[in-house]
Amino acid sequence: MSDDTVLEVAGLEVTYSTNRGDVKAVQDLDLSVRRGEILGIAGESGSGKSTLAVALLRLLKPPGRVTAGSVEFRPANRSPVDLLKVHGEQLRVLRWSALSYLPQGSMNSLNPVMRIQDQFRDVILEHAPERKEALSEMIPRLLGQVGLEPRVGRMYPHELSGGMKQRVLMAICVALEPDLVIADEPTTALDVTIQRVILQSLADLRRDFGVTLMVISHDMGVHAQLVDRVAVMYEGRLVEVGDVHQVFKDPRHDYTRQLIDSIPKLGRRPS
Ligand SMILES: Nc1ncnc2c1ncn2[C@@H]1O[C@H](COP(=O)(O)OP(=O)(O)OP(=O)(O)O)[C@@H](O)[C@H]1O
Repeated sequence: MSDDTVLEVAGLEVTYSTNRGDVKAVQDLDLSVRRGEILGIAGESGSGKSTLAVALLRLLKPPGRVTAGSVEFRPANRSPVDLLKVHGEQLRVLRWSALSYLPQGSMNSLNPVMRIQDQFRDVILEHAPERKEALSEMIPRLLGQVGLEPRVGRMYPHELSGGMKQRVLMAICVALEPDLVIADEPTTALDVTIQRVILQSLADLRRDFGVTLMVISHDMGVHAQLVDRVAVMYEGRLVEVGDVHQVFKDPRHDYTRQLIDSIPKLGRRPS
């Protein structure tokens, strides 16, 4: 695996055991994520995108389990690890500081009775206690990175719009400069104007800070506007991976073509 690969997934299979039998939500999946890129994961609802994300993050819950494969993770200043084999303290150390997650519907995951700055403080002190002295400089800077004013730090979640909450969470996700951020449907449930702001903030985070992002979305318009490469999932398998312009211009799989045809014309990326 080359140095500029941050994550290499090989032969991943995830199975849900149900009373109607086993469902393979992810099958035979190979994928690599390059350092500094924005990689999109596309596919309609039920194609296995969220299952892939939680399996990579080791947040898969029963009845789901990984039944085959390996996930080699190469953080910049640490030894490579197979994410499927790390446990306990080693996994805790990787969370946030090397690998962070913006879950689907994450706007509701802010603590309603805590000021925003205290939510930053909790994450930063838990994972990087040596940064305690730097907090008063870090929090306004992180808010600024996603286009929010310093005063947002003193506010409570109910004082913020959905889009602002999403930006706060993005800032918390990148606070400890992780090697990889996995964002699941970061714009779903936001109105179109706010969606554009969130996509721009994600693009800015990559441009200004070199964040590597894996962005899961059922919406091909999001991929068209944001990502460098797109991987298309269908019934648990990857059917196509490639440069986003190339995939939009000349999709190799009929399913990809259908996904592209389903987006409004305005959302398309000019070729
Ligand atoms: N807890 C579960 N028990 C059984 N089957 C599940 C469970 N969670 C997901 N699945 C199945 O796994 C498959 C993939 O689901 P998954 O949620 O990963 O897809 P998705 O592409 O992320 O869709 P969405 O965008 O709607 O979340 C589906 O067939 C789904 O029914």
